[in-house]
Amino acid sequence: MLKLTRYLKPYTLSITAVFILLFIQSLSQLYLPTLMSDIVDIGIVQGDTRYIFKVGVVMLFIAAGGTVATIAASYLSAKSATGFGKILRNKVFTHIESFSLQGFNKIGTASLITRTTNDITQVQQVTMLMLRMVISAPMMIIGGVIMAVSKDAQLSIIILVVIPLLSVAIFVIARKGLPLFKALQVKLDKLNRVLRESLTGIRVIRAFNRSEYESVRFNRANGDLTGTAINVNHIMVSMMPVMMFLFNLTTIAVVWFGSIRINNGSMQVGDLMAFIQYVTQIMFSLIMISVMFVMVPRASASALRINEILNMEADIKDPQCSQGSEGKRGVVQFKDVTFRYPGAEEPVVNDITFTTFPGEVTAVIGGTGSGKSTLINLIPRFFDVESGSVKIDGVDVRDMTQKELRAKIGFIPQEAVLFTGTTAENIRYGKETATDEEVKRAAEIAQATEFISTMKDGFQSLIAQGGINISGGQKQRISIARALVRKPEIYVFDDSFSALDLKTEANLRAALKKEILNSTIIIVAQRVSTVVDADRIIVLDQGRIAGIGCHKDLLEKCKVYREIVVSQLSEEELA
Ligand SMILES: Nc1ncnc2c1ncn2[C@@H]1O[C@H](COP(=O)(O)OP(=O)(O)OP(=O)(O)O)[C@@H](O)[C@H]1O
Repeated sequence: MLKLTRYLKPYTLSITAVFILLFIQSLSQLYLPTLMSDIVDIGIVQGDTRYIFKVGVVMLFIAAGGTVATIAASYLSAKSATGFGKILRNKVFTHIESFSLQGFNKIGTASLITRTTNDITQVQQVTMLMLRMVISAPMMIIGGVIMAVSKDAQLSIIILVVIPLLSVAIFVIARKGLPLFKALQVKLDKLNRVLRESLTGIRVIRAFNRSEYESVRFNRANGDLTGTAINVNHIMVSMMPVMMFLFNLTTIAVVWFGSIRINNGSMQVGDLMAFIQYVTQIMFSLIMISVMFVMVPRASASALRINEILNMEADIKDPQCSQGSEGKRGVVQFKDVTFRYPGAEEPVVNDITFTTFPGEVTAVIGGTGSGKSTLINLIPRFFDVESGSVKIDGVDVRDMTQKELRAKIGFIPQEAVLFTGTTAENIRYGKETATDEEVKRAAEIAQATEFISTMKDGFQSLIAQGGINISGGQKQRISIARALVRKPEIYVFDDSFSALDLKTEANLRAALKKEILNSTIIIVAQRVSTVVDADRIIVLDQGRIAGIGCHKDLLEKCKVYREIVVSQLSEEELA
């Protein structure tokens, strides 16, 4: 957790002020019992009303000063801790954004969400508590002991007996709590994962009548989390009676032995009253420390999880010095490219070499799982090649910044992802500065104008979260328009036409051909009809190129291609 304190730097001034204010507050609290004992021993015993009044007024001022200091310290510590939480959330979020897709897979979306929200809240709460306790608790304990000893050294032996007892109790409780707190966060992750899956997969769950199964799964995760939380609370609640028992025992011992000493004439009544207050302050501070000991393990478990993210090195890094290819046209060149997913025994794409030029359409076809999506994911550098190179205009994609590289590409993913907002906003996601005209034009080419115009508010119609209020094909067309509005050098369509009917697809391809004259187009497809007109067709078979050429050539020479064609087209169409 200490590692994270570097993010408290912007609040150094506030924190220093908190420490000074708490110092003042502790001094005032330590001084008040002594003044009170003076009132009793001098003012009351000697019947000196003027003295009582004088010291009473001083007490009033000191108490008021202490209160003001406490309020100001609370305000500043809350402000610093909340600001710290904000900085942490920002850092974690920006760091996550730099992860490659592999980084996401490693930690998992649900855990990333828990870490950015709940874990940071835990750390934030403990930081606030610590800011308040780190100065005042030790000061109250040490100062309290000194003051108590100054009142009566012999009676102070009681405190020396109690402090180790309390410390042992706190240690035992913290030791039992830490593993449970760690487990609690992991179980929270699991609950979030189950909940996320149940919510996003709601249609499948209903269609397959699996609601009950999902309920059981959720209840299991929920019960598991609750069980651990109850165990943690058992430990926490057992702490309070132990503390209170020790506290009451100490007070009884002080009163018992104190009254004997008063009887002997070795102690005054006021001193005993002050002594009891000092003991109370010491015990209270120890209890606060014990609460901290309970909260710190949970926060340190959370801090570990946050640090795990912050320490994760982005495996896709920008080069020190970019060789960006300004003003070039978008020639994409794969040379002997091989790639395997981490932990996989076999490469998913193997020894791929081809070049595609502006104005050309290159289609990639192959059976499911043949590596088509993986291959094109290497162009925007979602993954880095294992060997070989992917170049754009002669520059290796690893030698340009990711921002420069991705600005050249209009990527249309296999699964259309839309964001909450209007249709126009979703299209403008591709180019923030796009004019209304450009947005409309992109929608026209993407064959989206027709259905957008039937929507209640046209381009201003709202798209719900995840685009659930429009059809799959409509989502896909908006996602295509989003890429078109950028007017990039390279278009990458990852099986983006599969949700469209054949007529819309044909219209779309015709429009693309007419409108996008100078860009490089790479299309991954399952349907032969999508690729027939392509200038170059790459046939993938188990990650290797089984054939490369135009439709006619491949039909003659490539067995795999012929099999795909035969499985899709009728004999007449083939002829
Ligand atoms: N993130 C991943 N981690 C590990 N293996 C993966 C990952 N993504 C894909 N694979 C594996 O890589 C292989 C190729 O997957 P890819 O998605 O590239 O195929 P595809 O040809 O696009 O298939 P489809 O046409 O069904 O979309 C598959 O065997 C798949 O199991």
